[in-house]
Amino acid sequence: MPLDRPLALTQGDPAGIGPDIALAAWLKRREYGLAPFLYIGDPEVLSARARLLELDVPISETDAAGALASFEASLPLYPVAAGALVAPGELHGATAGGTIAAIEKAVAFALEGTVAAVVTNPIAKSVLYASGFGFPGHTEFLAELAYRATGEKVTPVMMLAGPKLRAIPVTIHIPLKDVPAVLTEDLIVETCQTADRDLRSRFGISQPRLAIAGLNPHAGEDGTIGREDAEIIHPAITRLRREGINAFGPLPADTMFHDEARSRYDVAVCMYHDQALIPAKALGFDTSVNVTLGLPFIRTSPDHGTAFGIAGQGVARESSLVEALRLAAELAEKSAKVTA
Ligand SMILES: NC(=O)C1=CN([C@@H]2O[C@H](COP(=O)(O)OP(=O)(O)OC[C@H]3O[C@@H](n4cnc5c(N)ncnc54)[C@H](O)[C@@H]3O)[C@@H](O)[C@H]2O)C=CC1
Ligand SMILES: NCC(=O)COP(=O)(O)O
Repeated sequence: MPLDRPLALTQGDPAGIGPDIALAAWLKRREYGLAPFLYIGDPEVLSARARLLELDVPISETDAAGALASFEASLPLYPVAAGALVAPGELHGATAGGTIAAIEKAVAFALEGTVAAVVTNPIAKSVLYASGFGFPGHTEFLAELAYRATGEKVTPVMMLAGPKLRAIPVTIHIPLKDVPAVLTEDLIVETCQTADRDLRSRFGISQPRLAIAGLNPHAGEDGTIGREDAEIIHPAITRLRREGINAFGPLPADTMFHDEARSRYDVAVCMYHDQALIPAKALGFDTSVNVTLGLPFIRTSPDHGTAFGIAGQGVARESSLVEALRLAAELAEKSAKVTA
């Protein structure tokens, strides 16, 4: 059943590849069978990028209601000023406010129900941090926006989802040296509870199997190579199992991503960013999608970043964005069926 509302697609950093891949996705919308999306960003940025790339893309300024009707003939855009017309690859602090405003607008549309899901293009975290942005990334910012609107706190969970692997980092954008202190039994339990709930309700997996990675080499080798595996991760798994969640481990991380090991679980729950994102991107850089679990709306994103070095050159692949748009539409269709 086709969606009765468009997806919202944010611009991301205007100097990154967000505009390139949005244009490419729209041009191949029929080939990819894409659901209509409403681009939320600066019309000047998008049309300048189209000219640079010599792409013939008509852009129509509209809102969510107008996007469904115009998507076939033109790329629908809800205008949010970027703050500066920057050249591709040229990071600029003046764009931070516009990048954040586009995300806020997409979330507002999702929460009021005028769009079916939010798909975000990549942001440059350092540019936003320098402007005073107080969140590590979209994941935590989206949870804060949801909290401001609903009054309900959520622990947002990042999940990389691809055809070969789903992987969750329990701790996300923090320095590696801080991981052991931030990693608590409660954080692991809350992350897995959210994952279990959303894998059932949004992804339709009736009995999710959660493989929990250890933190240290060989999952601590009986406490001889680090104690977090035995003292934090193991008790968290015991609590989860008592609640009926099919969590098991802690598993040595080096042997849990090969083909046979992956067939034994639905999601790998990892202890830090690179433990999850290295296998996810190695197994499917072009096909994996970043999904935020735990939010009161659907949010997906390509798995890659701003790729400043190739912005505006016509070589950025749109494949991960296409998968993010497809997954957002699929999850929205499923949730429409559940609520119908
Ligand atoms: N969802 C988000 O907002 C994300 C944002 N970032 C941000 O992106 C910025 C750059 O991060 P990097 O670590 O350099 O990762 P990156 O993903 O931007 O680039 C890594 C490498 O992959 C290539 N690449 C990335 N996407 C590509 C595509 N679609 N087609 C062809 N080649 C592609 C790049 O050219 C580069 O060689 C950082 O500021 C980071 O914070 C990174 C990941 C996700
Ligand atoms: N490395 C993943 C990433 O940077 C995406 O983070 P977020 O902006 O989706 O929170």
